[in-house]
Amino acid sequence: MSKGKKRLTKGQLRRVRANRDKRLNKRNEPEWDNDTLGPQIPGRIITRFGQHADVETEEGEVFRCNLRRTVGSVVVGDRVEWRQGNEAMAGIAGVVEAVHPRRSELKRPDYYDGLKVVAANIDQILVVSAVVPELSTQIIDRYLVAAEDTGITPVLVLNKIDLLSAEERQAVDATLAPYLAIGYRIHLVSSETGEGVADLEHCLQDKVSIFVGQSGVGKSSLINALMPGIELETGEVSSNSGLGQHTTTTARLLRFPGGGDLIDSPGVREFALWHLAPERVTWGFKEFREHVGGCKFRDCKHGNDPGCALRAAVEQGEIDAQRFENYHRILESMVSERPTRHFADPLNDK
Ligand SMILES: Nc1nc2c(ncn2[C@@H]2O[C@H](COP(=O)(O)OP(=O)(O)OP(=O)(O)O)[C@@H](O)[C@H]2O)c(=O)[nH]1
Ligand SMILES: [Zn+2]
Repeated sequence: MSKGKKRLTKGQLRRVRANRDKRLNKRNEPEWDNDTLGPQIPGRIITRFGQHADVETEEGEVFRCNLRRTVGSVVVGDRVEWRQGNEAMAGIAGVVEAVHPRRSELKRPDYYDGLKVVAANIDQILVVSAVVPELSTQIIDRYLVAAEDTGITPVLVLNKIDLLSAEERQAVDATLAPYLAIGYRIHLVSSETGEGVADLEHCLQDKVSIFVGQSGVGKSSLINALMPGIELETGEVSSNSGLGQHTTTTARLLRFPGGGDLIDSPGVREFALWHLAPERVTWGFKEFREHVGGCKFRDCKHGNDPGCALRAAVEQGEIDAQRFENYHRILESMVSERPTRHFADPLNDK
């Protein structure tokens, strides 16, 4: 066990295990009589909580289902086959019988299982930053690395551009130029004035997206601008929003009226802080990949090592110096944060 990681007392561990067993056992009920179930229908999981899931049909109708013990992991975004009961049992309309193979998965560290899938079939990760008080490329790079690790396409969104002078706007464009050069899409937007929001709406069409980014960058404000009526809590609103526990802690899938879907939850939004192995960090700087094999030493740390192909590429202007600098800072911070930051408290983690 790594230094600094919180140890549980024996009593706490017993409680954690007992709760977990209780949750697993609940899967047994209610018992469906196969003869009374309708035919298999395709659907999509829009929320998953406890031993239940809300399944949306292609027609947009939502049915609360329980899960066959045999189906394994079922998460928001999953494509499933389910069957409807001829009468609702304890408010449950049917049962999920099979999960289709996933085209992508978002995982986070889990106390029991190492990595746990929290959402499936996401097409793009919108990395939201605010240009004010300051645009941090290190934070952007951190999210990009995490996104690259999942294989899901990241898109950069810079919010609050209404607060920029023309001069500052030029500086922001210059800061972002290296990202355009290596092929990332960038949206400059203001959820306040609506600038750039129509383009962003277009980018969301026909895709399943998640919004990630630090607190206060305006993710909720943007989602509210794109999804009128949803009224997610933003920084200025009191915490007494009337939203239930489920809605705030469980990931759910929502439809943008302009087309496309959003998977959202506080847990999903925090994903870049989850742990990554150092070699995955290197891989996550996608323009480094073609150079990495060229280092003189196989265990090159790409610092002051002789014959480092990455450093040579920086000197030749093929790799952006700021990205290279951020790379080293991210590696350092991940090593120093690893013991405690990336594991949720198992006693409070539902
Ligand atoms: N000027 C300006 N302010 C904005 C804009 N978008 C959001 N804000 C403000 O920024 C603050 C934070 O916005 P939120 O939408 O709560 O940010 P968030 O990223 O959802 O934050 P968390 O919920 O903590 O993750 C609020 O006071 C918003 O009013 C914008 O485009 N321009
Ligand atoms: Zn090297």
